[in-house]
Amino acid sequence: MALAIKICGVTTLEDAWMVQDAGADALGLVFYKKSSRYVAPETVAQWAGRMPPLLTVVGLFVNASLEEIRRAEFLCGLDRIQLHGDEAPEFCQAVGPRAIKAARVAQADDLLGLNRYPARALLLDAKVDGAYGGTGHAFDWDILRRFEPDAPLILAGGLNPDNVAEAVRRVQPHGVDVSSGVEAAPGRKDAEKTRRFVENARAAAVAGA
Ligand SMILES: O=C(O)c1ccccc1N[C@@H]1O[C@H](COP(=O)(O)O)[C@@H](O)[C@H]1O
Repeated sequence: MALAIKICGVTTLEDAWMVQDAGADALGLVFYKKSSRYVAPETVAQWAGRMPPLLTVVGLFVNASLEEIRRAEFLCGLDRIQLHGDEAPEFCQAVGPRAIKAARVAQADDLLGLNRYPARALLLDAKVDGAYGGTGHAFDWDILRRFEPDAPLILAGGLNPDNVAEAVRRVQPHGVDVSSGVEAAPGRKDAEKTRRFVENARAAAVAGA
């Protein structure tokens, strides 16, 4: 199966096109106001009709209300909803078939109960005290050895152009997701790092196929 690659934390239309040019499959828009990568739904709405046409657009939310999510979906035409907070399985169900549930993990116990989420995919990020995600920290991938997710697994947390190949080889995820590791500055993506990330991830996936 081909590897799906998501570049998260895009805040400009220019970076959205750069992500497509680099060969990624999806971009993430962070609708969490406390993030340095926050972009307002109203800003994205102004890009309407000028977005790369075939990229999957993922809206990232942290403990947002269903109303907030529906509003952003309406304004921005989101293809997926990434729930990156403390949302319950029932909330994931209410969001519907576009929901990706993100979980923060540090040890094997953090994986318990994740199969209760009726999610399109499970995204695993590193657990770091005081932050919901996007920290640039990786977790110990070995704790996934005995994990059998019911939904496709997307690996995230501290990935970058230099470690993504090893991550793909060891975890064999359905997809990978990166934010900090391909940034030039908070909220701005680096074209060269993004291109290398995609190239190295795809090469590892092809070699392991
Ligand atoms: O990117 C953010 O600012 C962010 C804020 C709150 C929750 C999640 C966030 N990003 C997601 O975090 C992971 C890992 O990011 P990184 O590569 O370690 O920086 C990724 O899934 C982003 O989608």
